Amino acid sequence: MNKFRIGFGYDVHQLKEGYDFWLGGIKLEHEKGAVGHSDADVLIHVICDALLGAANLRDIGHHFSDQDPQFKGIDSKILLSEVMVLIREAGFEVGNLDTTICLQVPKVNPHIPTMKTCLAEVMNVSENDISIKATTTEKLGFVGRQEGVSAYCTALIYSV
Ligand SMILES: Nc1ccn([C@@H]2O[C@H](COP(=O)(O)O)[C@@H](O)[C@H]2O)c(=O)n1
Ligand SMILES: C[C@@]1(CO)OP(=O)(O)OP(=O)(O)OC[C@H]1O
Repeated sequence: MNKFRIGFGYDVHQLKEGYDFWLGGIKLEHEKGAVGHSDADVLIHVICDALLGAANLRDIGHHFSDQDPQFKGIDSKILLSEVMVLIREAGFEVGNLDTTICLQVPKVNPHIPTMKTCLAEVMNVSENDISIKATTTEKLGFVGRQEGVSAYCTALIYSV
């Protein structure tokens, strides 16, 4: 019988002028970008954390330390593909992901189909198993002040 496990991920990155804005594996055109040790793709980071959590394999920073120069500026799609190797080595396959991006501006809805295509390819799963949603925080808090972007992810994995 398949064993089902769930995981959850949460992450925040600061938004600043002069940085690229990578989100869901694609680069958005915006006056601000996300700050991090890697390319700071908050959506990919929460997907990694939810998958690792589901498999009880610690978190993204445990595997790819933000103190390690080899990960400076790294494309988070590479980290996600390595997380998929860990998940599959542990004997699991992805059931589905449900994510929420918290971002005041810009609107991400027009980009969601492209993000899903990109992430499905990196993870080698069906686009139908990746849900991406977005919300503003109605101008409240650090997201509302456009100082940062956060994201949440729940993941279902099953033993194969
Ligand atoms: N960065 C964002 C934020 C929201 N959306 C979409 O707009 C809808 C309304 O936003 P609320 O904060 O009022 O819930 C939301 O449901 C998303 O569909 C977006 O595309 N990009
Ligand atoms: C992605 C990693 C890579 O060093 O760095 P950051 O881009 O700083 O991202 P964060 O989610 O703060 O930490 C996790 C790290 O693994």
